[in-house]
Amino acid sequence: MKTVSYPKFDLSKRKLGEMPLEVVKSSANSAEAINIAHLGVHYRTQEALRDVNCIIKPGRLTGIFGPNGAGKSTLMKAMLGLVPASRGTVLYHGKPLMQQLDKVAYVPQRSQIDWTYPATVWDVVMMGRVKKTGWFRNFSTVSRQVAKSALERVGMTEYSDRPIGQLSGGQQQRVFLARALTQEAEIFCFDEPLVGIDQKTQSVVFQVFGELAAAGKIVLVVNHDLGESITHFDDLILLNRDLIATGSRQQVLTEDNLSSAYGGKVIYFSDAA
Ligand SMILES: Nc1ncnc2c1ncn2[C@@H]1O[C@H](COP(=O)(O)OP(=O)(O)OP(=O)(O)O)[C@@H](O)[C@H]1O
Repeated sequence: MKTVSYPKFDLSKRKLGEMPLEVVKSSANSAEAINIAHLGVHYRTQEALRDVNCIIKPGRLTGIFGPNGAGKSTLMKAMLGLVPASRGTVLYHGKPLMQQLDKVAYVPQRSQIDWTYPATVWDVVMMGRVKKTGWFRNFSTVSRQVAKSALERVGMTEYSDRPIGQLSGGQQQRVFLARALTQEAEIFCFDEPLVGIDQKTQSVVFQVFGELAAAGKIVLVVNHDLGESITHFDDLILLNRDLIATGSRQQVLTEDNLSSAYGGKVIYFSDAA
């Protein structure tokens, strides 16, 4: 019998007053949820997602959770049109999200990135500005400043000239986080950003996620760790091919929901106040 447990935790604190000014100021531009209705995905004969309905709200850090093979990455990819949906809709501002990918910053799983690609940290971070600047055009002073400040924010300034293949897993993750920041998107999607990273990177990552959410962005993260890190999330989408539950962390993390998703007996320590 499988047992899933996670520890008692404190509610994560997020104070607007502690946010950098530029993040707080940009809070007005994305006060609209993503609306997912009846989403289904098939890979050849296999049904990976079945009739998923949920809302992903701005200003909240939302986690997609579930066991291996539950369809977490598939949900994120289907939302962005990276895998075709067999049915259903994903709307943002009333229009298909796939038609508004210029508003999205997406960081795929580490395993999908070619770390041997001959690029420095600076090159990778500047790639986040390509959509705004266009290929084969010189980056503006503003773009350089945005990239510089993104690198500072993730604590990677001193590695600017380093080839990305020569960084640790945690450093690589921070570089891709910086690249996402330079896109100045409304919607941030991260697929398994916590895999194989050190404690320092984890705190940087959650600090930045928290700032983005506090600034009114949509921040969606695929994760499978039911440990202490789950306490950082405001809302959860719990999957196991079907949608098991969605809503605030406290609403979703019930013994019944965890048992439906993971099977077997679940040891659950509530963090409800
Ligand atoms: N390109 C593909 N072709 C065929 N089947 C696929 C493909 N991608 C995923 N699958 C299958 O679809 C199901 C859902 O996969 P997905 O990667 O979305 O799950 P996940 O919850 O993200 O898993 P994990 O936690 O292991 O990363 C799995 O059974 C997987 O084997």
